Amino acid sequence: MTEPLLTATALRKTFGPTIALDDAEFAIAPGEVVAIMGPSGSGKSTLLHCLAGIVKPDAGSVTYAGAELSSMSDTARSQLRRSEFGFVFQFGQLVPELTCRENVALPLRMNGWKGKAANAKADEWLERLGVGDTMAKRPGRISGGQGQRVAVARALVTEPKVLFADEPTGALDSLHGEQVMTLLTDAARSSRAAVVLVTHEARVAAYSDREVVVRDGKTRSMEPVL
Ligand SMILES: Nc1ncnc2c1ncn2[C@@H]1O[C@H](COP(=O)(O)OP(=O)(O)OP(=O)(O)O)[C@@H](O)[C@H]1O
Repeated sequence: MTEPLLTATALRKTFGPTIALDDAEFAIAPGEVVAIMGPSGSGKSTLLHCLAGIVKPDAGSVTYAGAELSSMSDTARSQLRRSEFGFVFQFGQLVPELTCRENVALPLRMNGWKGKAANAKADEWLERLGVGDTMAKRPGRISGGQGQRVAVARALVTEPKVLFADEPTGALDSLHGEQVMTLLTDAARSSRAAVVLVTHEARVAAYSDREVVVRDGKTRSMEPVL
């Protein structure tokens, strides 16, 4: 049995009268790709946000590498997110005023890298994801599929331990969606990053090792939990 890297127990989160999470459970090991599935409004994104320390649960706990997220200071939690976590969302995540190279270099700059080294690393990741030709372009001048590859490069450039992906192919057609999923999971697996993948599409979830279904804020594991 592999030791989990990130775990959530008995998570509860309400928004006014809405119960978004109700006793939700989750665990992921290093290098594992887990799909969180379920109908619209079932609590998938809220679970991802709690796991990433973006949303604070009303009750329950999230533990990363043995440390409880809610007992950390805001600064320590932000620092953890910047250094250990990467994020890919459906769209609107690239900074339109920056070139693709600058977008990918941004998380490195925030971690204290110097411009030249950060740009070189960004170029390396853009090449790796097959979008080296976008380096000097702004996001408005590239296609949706290219933009999503740039976003994956930006999420992985810091070599995070956990990659959070919320409907990462939601805005793409099936061919481009499959290309992005292949690149995302291959890159994550080769660096042993765990991937928390929110999707409502079975063909996207097919890229995972294991599925967790969320219904009315409750989680159900499709296979034995770690
Ligand atoms: N910031 C918020 N304020 C109020 N209600 C919220 C907020 N975030 C989520 N909710 C509600 O909590 C419930 C769960 O939402 P969540 O976004 O986690 O579901 P989801 O499964 O990711 O849905 P979808 O697949 O449509 O994105 C929904 O009823 C939603 O309306």
